[in-house]
Amino acid sequence: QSVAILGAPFSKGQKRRGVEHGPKAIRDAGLVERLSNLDYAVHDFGDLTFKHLEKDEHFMHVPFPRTVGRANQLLSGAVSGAVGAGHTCIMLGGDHSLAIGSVEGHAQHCPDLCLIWVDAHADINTPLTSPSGNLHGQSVAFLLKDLQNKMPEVPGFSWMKPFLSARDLVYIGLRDVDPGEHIILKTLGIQYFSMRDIDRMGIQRVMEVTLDHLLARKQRPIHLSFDIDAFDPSLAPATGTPVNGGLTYREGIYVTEEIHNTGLLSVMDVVEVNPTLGATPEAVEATTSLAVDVIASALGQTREGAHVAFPKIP
Ligand SMILES: N[C@@H](CC/C=C/[B-](O)(O)O)C(=O)O
Ligand SMILES: [Mn+2]
Ligand SMILES: [Mn+2]
Ligand SMILES: [Mn+2]
Repeated sequence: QSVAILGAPFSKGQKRRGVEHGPKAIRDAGLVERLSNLDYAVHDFGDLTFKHLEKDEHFMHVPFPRTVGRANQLLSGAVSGAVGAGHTCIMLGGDHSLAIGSVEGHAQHCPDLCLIWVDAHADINTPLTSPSGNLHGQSVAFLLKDLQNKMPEVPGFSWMKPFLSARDLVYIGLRDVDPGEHIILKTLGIQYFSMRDIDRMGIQRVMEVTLDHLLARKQRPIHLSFDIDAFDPSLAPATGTPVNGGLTYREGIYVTEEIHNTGLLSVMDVVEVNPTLGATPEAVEATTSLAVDVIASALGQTREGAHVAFPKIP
């Protein structure tokens, strides 16, 4: 089993500086060693280099549309290459606008992929519904075929076209959804599990229903887009849009253990780690080591332990 690590030091999908330092911070928390210990052949492709386009005025109230679009076009090619080379791909953000390129690049090889979006936020605003204009809150709207009659032509995104069906997407962890997003979730009938649903059902049942919804008809590659702000801010404080009442450590790890156990994980994004937003070095370290933990868990690290098959107790 081989895993490719792709760093995407990018921040223009939102306004707070520092999230571009996420990839280095997650690496510094020991990602490569942890994955090597899981018997993966680790191919660290390093960090992509993103150009900041000089002339890039707003589209409506959306900042940096061309810069974000170009970054995602570059990322799409890199993810497509990694998946095409047979690697399981770990994309380190950077802000969540990067999921546009990551999922699009993945779909080039796996058009039947399904998407599990773990996040406090739905990231499904269109430019017309977005309260902030920030593209990290609009990523899913760029991916969905079902929303195309609601999406304007945003400069910088003419290289892609939407390919995902609403039924191939499940949200876990929602607790800060804008009115425009709520209309879209309900109108398209998107399957989501808010933090209230997790409180009611428990994370085991949420994962059972999620994986049944996505895989019962047929097994297919999973794209896991994990926003670190899905976790409670007490666990992941170094992030740009923290929201109280998030996933516990155990819930987040259970989510990734269950996804690993399908054997179908193909690409995982880990985004919105902003090492400049931790109040203390310990807060930053807690956030980055949590990111490493969920990646390791998604790739097979188990809480119960593991061993290679011995014929008998040594
Ligand atoms: N819904 C808000 C917040 C967006 C949050 C984006 B994040 O989930 O990628 O952190 C917006 O659209 O501005
Ligand atoms: Mn602005
Ligand atoms: Mn997000
Ligand atoms: Mn979020």
